[in-house]
Amino acid sequence: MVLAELGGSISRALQRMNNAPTIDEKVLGELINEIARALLQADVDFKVVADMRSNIKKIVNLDDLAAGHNKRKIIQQAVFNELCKMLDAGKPSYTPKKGKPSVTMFVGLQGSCICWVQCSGKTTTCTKYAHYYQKKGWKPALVCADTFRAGAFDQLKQNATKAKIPFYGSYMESDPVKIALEGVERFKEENCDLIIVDTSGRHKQEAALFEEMRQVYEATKPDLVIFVMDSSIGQAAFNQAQAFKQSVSVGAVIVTKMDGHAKGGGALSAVAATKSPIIFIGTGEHMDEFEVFDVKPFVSRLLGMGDWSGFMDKIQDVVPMDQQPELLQKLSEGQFTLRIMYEQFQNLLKMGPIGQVFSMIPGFSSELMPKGHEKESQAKIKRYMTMMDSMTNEELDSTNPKIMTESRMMRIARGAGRPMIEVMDMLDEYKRLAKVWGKMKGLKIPKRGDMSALSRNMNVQHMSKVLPPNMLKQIGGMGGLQSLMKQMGSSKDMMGGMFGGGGDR
Ligand SMILES: Nc1nc2c(ncn2[C@@H]2O[C@H](COP(=O)(O)OP(=O)(O)OP(=O)(O)O)[C@@H](O)[C@H]2O)c(=O)[nH]1
Repeated sequence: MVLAELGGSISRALQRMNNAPTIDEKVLGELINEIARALLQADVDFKVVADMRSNIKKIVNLDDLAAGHNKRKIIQQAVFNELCKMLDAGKPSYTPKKGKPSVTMFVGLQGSCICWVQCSGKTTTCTKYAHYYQKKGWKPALVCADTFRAGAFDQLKQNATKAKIPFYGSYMESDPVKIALEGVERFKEENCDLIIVDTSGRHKQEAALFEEMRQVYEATKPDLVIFVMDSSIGQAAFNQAQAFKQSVSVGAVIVTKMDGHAKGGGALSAVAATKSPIIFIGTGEHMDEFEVFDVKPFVSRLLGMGDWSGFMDKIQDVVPMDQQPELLQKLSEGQFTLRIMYEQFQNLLKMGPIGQVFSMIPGFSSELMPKGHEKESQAKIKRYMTMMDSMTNEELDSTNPKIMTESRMMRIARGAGRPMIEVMDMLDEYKRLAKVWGKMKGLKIPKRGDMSALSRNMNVQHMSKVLPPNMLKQIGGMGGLQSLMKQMGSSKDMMGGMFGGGGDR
């Protein structure tokens, strides 16, 4: 989970405030101090923290609040809004359009002194960016114009080949402008609609680096310039982002290594202060550990309130269209079978890192899914699927729990090469999920493809029956669920998103 330490500290401080018998100046003061401490520990600039403190005190003027006001809710909302304000750098003025050829230039400033050069992660991030859009139907291509760093082309080539993305570079040519131009021309001829140019991140002198960047910029006339920075530099990101903002007109920022560094909060707030829009964050080495940076869902996940829209977006990416109507039909008849569980496990594994997905589900906060457990959860799901591969169709499609006799379980254990106890664990997990999803029985199923009708039926009552009680409690009961669904807004077709139907993202 990104910024787990910061998020955990703030949500625990809010929890303590919620548990206080009365809300007075002392309780409010303690809350603000704890949040300020957590932000300073995350390397957020002192002045930004001071502004946040005074803003919250201004908004939550306890004396003015008439009796009966839900002070807890007002304070929680004020903290949420101030965190969003701190991290919101606005939206980039340019986003690629599918089918319309565009050039995106990646730059990074690792500084001239080789001793403190950080690997910003730019070369890896170029491929993550291409891969993200490829999954959404774009035709990306990668051009390696980094002729300074030995091995840059090999690395880009390796990443691009793994992601099945066309690439262009040269071992012979040392002029980055020439390579960039040739690559862009070639991929325009091949009708690629997202041409990504990776430039040198390092140089002996910073002036040479800037000059090279300017020449490549003039030659390729990019529609967007993306500045990649490593979150570990914390609030020092301000100067770099400021310099970048002043040197290019159409810019955006990607902050990498948000998974590994406690100073990520400082980096994000520093970039936001320069009003350079942050569009993605890197959250690991894996190609899929790359997330759109949307402030509200990000802060919502930071505080353990989840991010349904991001989760639905993920589901929409992976639940095949042809699976939905049949799946919905079965769920509406209360038929949650082992085969359905198997198919949903397959989809879940396609969504990318489990932690990333779970952190989007309300209640699945970082404490419930610490970093180490993600790999373990992933491995457990794969073991469950191996056991289900040893089941007969009758066993997979039956909803009669009595069908699973001891001899069948022994056969499955032998077939999967797993101990009997694990088969029993898997069946217990199935029964738990069947109980949760069984509550969707009676849902009115829209005609094929019209998922928006479903989300109109899926009101708070339905959702509260589907969510496990502890999760419902974590998001603040029915009230919390109500405000969470309001956050989704009517344009977010929640259940439609879950089953790949309507709604916009
Ligand atoms: N944990 C983590 N590692 C990352 C992330 N992004 C990149 N990396 C790793 O950081 C290391 C350096 O990444 P590169 O892409 O090689 O960075 P670089 O090429 O040195 O950067 P430039 O020289 O500016 O091109 C690699 O091992 C990447 O896998 C991230 O978000 N999280």
